[in-house]
Amino acid sequence: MSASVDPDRTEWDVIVVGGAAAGEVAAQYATQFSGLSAVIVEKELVGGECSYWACMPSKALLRPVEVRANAGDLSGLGVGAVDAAAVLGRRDVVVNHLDDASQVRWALGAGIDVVRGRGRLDGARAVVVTGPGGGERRLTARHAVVLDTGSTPLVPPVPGLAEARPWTSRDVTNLHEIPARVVLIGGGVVACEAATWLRGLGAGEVTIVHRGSRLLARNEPFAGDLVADALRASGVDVRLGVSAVKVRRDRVDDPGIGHVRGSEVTVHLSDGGTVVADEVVVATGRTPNSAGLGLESVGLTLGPGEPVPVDDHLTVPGVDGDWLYAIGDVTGRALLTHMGKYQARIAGTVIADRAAGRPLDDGPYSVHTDVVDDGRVPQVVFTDPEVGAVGLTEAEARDRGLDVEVVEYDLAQLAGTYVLRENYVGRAKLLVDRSADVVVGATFAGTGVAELTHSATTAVVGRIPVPVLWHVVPSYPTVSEAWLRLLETLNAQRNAATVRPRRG
Ligand SMILES: Cc1cc2nc3c(=O)[nH]c(=O)nc-3n(C[C@H](O)[C@H](O)[C@H](O)COP(=O)(O)OP(=O)(O)OC[C@H]3O[C@@H](n4cnc5c(N)ncnc54)[C@H](O)[C@@H]3O)c2cc1C
Ligand SMILES: NC(=O)c1ccc[n+]([C@@H]2O[C@H](COP(=O)([O-])OP(=O)(O)OC[C@H]3O[C@@H](n4cnc5c(N)ncnc54)[C@H](O)[C@@H]3O)[C@@H](O)[C@H]2O)c1
Repeated sequence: MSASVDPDRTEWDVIVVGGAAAGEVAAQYATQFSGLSAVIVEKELVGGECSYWACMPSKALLRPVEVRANAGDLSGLGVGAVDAAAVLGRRDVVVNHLDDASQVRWALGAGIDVVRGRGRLDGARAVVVTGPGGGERRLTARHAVVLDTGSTPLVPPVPGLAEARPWTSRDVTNLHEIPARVVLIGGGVVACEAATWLRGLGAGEVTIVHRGSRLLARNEPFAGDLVADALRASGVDVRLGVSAVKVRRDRVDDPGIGHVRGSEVTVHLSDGGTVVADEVVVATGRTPNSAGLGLESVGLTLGPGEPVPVDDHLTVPGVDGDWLYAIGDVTGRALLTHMGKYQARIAGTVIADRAAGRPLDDGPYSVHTDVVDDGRVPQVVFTDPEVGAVGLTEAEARDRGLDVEVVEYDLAQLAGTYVLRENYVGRAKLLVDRSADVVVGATFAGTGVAELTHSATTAVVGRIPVPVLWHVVPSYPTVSEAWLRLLETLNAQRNAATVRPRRG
């Protein structure tokens, strides 16, 4: 759909380059109560990576696999095979068949204009847009330009890998056929989630090749271990501590996104082994889309793949007049949709208030300041078991010099998990900063922990003291009882440290 916007208009109060969810939110927050005008410049689909090629399709693929695994672990439920074609069909509905009409309608309905094309800065408050037909149009902003250009999958320089035209996250989320044999390179979130749905949807041989010693290395070690155990139990070959050193594919085709791209692929490994598969998926992280944005026209020079730097008002430092902002993956802060949208709420509010000449609030929980990106970020990994985490890991806390008490609990001991599935496996870990007696990190792995993550986020961001958490009563029987058991374990640890042996 082409956005309906006056083709001769050249000036708005706010220009947002990149129309992903975060960009939409920034435009909304900048304009909704301020009377400011805004335009979104988008080169592909309004809604961005998350809506079409990342969060939404991946969760649409994972949910049936998860439900089936849960049902298979409960007496009384007959579980049939997954109908992969139906699951892919539902995924297509979830991604709106790669049509952004509804998102454009939302923007226009909110009074936000949309211009199709690739934007780049061209001096102070100016953006040149190269349209789909190649023509250029120069737009100017009275108050602010926001960069929300996201990130792109990184393909490491393994000989033969790029030439093999590997699948990236875009293919594996938008797959149209299930390759019989798949090898995934990488051991992070994309590799673990994608291996879960590929195997769950019927791929016969799924292999993860990961150079590190643990999956999900940004999380507490037990989380990656539990996910590796579960993937192996489901039939995934998880190879740790090995790297892909060479890739060979004799014939490369171009059948389109999500289709197998040619003849079989041989991945040669650092341990001398090989994996032969019908498709190879690269899941080795992402590069911020900061190149080609014209940053040099406003005096900024970035190295290749460097994120756009921002301060805690999401303003790009070193640009006169505080008019340039960046949000989302392009800042390199936290590559998560909810974090990009959080940053967008802050940037939009800062833009509106600066435009009105109002001073920024410098209080500890100011609407103008990002307080979460520094060590309080929540994330859910939708594997089976799920991993929900917020704040610091133990290693990160110790690196910061914090004196933390560590509490762990086996989630299988809870009444709430006993009724959830029959062979429940799960674990929780809490880190308590001893000096302030507040939780600074929490990690849960197990079925049903995704929704538990928000209570942990409340505790960590709100710095709720442990004595107050004692009065936050979890309902029985739910997975939230993890909180009570963790606090009881903490209490027992503290008493064990202070109690004197009874005299006989
Ligand atoms: C497989 C996968 C699953 C994921 N699952 C989750 C999840 O469950 N939860 C979660 O929180 N996060 C998830 N993520 C991460 C999430 O997708 C990203 O953090 C999020 O999409 C980043 O949003 P963004 O606003 O930074 O930009 P993006 O979504 O990357 O979008 C950037 C937009 O800018 C446009 N653009 C770029 N350059 C220009 C230009 N010069 N001019 C005009 N337009 C431009 C692009 O076309 C695009 O529409 C997942 C990622 C992947 C890969
Ligand atoms: N549920 C979610 O929230 C969700 C789901 C998917 C992706 N995401 C986000 O998307 C981003 C990208 O995910 P990802 O899994 O690609 O990245 P990641 O950073 O989670 O993992 C990258 C993996 O690739 C490995 N790697 C990096 N460079 C390599 C190289 N040169 N050779 C071999 N291995 C290499 C790393 O060791 C790591 O295991 C993440 O930051 C993640 O937060 C989030």
